[in-house]
Amino acid sequence: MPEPRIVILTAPSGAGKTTLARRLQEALPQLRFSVSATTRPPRPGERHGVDYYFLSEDEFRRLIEQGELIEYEEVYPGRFYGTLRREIEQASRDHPVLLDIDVKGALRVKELFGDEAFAIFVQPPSLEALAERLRNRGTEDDATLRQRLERARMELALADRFDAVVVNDDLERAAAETLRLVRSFLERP
Ligand SMILES: Nc1ncnc2c1ncn2[C@@H]1O[C@H](COP(=O)(O)OP(=O)(O)OP(=O)(O)O)[C@@H](O)[C@H]1O
Ligand SMILES: Nc1nc2c(ncn2[C@@H]2O[C@H](COP(=O)(O)O)[C@@H](O)[C@H]2O)c(=O)[nH]1
Repeated sequence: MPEPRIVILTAPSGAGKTTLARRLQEALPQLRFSVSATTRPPRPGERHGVDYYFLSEDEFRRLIEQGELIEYEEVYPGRFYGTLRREIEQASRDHPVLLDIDVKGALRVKELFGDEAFAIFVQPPSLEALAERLRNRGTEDDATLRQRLERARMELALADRFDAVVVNDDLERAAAETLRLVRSFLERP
């Protein structure tokens, strides 16, 4: 694979990865978003092949068996998410790839790619703010909201394992800091 460049945004659910990923893609159109596979059902407006590849559990397990996923996690009970090998194979100096994945997946990609990957942990201002953002987003029922907040405690404890931490309090400030970090990674020789 020719000199891959991989940018990873990782965080607990609701911290603002997707929001910051969109800002990054607007500012750096050469970044290609890596579309993950998942067994969770699509939310209103989400499109197969754009937001995720929405698969049955059997289809997902087949990808695992065929070695098509470079990492995968059962992020929530019965909800699998994984990074497709073919999405990463597009990564090069000219077309870096952007991943929006959970903390365990991000640690695995760092293990695999070392300094060719740059992982930013997006930190919410507090657990309370995280809960409020998830509630306001309106995508979770009470049970999945609880699961996401429970997992967030474990995820927040891993923040210092990543290359950089961006606190997503004020969105404009956080977006500018993320862009500065990513530009400087992409400019490295
Ligand atoms: N700085 C911010 N201040 C207030 N609200 C924000 C901020 N950043 C993002 N949000 C809002 O918080 C919600 C969660 O953001 P987003 O969907 O980007 O999080 P995420 O980390 O991608 O979550 P998931 O992992 O579940 O996909 C969204 O409704 C978004 O508009
Ligand atoms: N390990 C992986 N985690 C992934 C991947 N794609 C997304 N995710 C993470 O899952 C949670 C929940 O996402 P949601 O869309 O259901 O809110 C979030 O932290 C995502 O970043 C992946 O390929 N591998």
